Amino acid sequence: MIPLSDLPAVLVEAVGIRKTYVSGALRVEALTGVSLQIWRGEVVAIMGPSGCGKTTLLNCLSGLDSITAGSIKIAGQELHHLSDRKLTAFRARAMGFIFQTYNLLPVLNAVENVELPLLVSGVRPKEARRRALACIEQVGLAAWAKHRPAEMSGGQQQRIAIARALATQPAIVWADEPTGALDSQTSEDILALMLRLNRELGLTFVWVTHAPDVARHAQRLITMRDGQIVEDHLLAGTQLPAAQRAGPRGLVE
Ligand SMILES: Nc1ncnc2c1ncn2[C@@H]1O[C@H](COP(=O)(O)OP(=O)(O)OP(=O)(O)O)[C@@H](O)[C@H]1O
Repeated sequence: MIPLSDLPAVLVEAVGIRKTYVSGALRVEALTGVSLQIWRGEVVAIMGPSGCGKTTLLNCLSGLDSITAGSIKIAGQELHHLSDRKLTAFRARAMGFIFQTYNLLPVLNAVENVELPLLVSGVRPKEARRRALACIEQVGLAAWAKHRPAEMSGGQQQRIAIARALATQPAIVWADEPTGALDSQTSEDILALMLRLNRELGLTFVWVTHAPDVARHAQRLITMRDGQIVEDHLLAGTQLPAAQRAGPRGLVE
């Protein structure tokens, strides 16, 4: 994987994205022209009322879903020009995913869950195990490496899911309602963990959330309505990530 410091300053560049779902005679214009840039090292929250297109935007930006029009570049790579096989490989290598319901495989223990994306990316089993254990340590659950998800609390499962998202040293981590299933204290702990990983590793996070209490921890808040971005601003007290301060070509402007 490209070292984080070698990634372009503008990590996500989306221009004029439209997404129309068609089923039978029904057409839903879920995204009606979204353009945005996300900078290396940012923590971005996307909020907005139910049905405004937050999850659709996340799924399109991360290549999980196709787009009807527009263009999306991640770390300089035009996503929707890739074949399905190359897109899957690119997503596995360059992106981490965190879901509301953790999405751990129940038959695998914690370390097996975390090493899975590494094995899929072609890392040798011994190295995959070493890196998976290091990631589990990073989220403070070394003692739980051999436990299965059913033996863990929701907060512990989400920590393991975060370790899994980190394992491939991705350029960006997408999180859809990452604390939606957790009580407020556990939710704060999970947010603090992601913010620490942002500070210490320079990891870029994008959170989709309903909750103002989650969004206020981000550095930047994007608000959507009816398939569009209606507001996009830095939150009070935010220091711009170094990449953004330095400008798109890495030069101080
Ligand atoms: N697979 C699909 N087929 C048809 N319509 C869809 C599909 N997925 C989403 N939609 C529609 O697209 C619009 C945007 O949905 P989306 O899930 O992105 O909104 P959201 O802001 O994430 O909502 P919520 O906060 O309730 O999760 C909605 O009108 C939804 O019904």
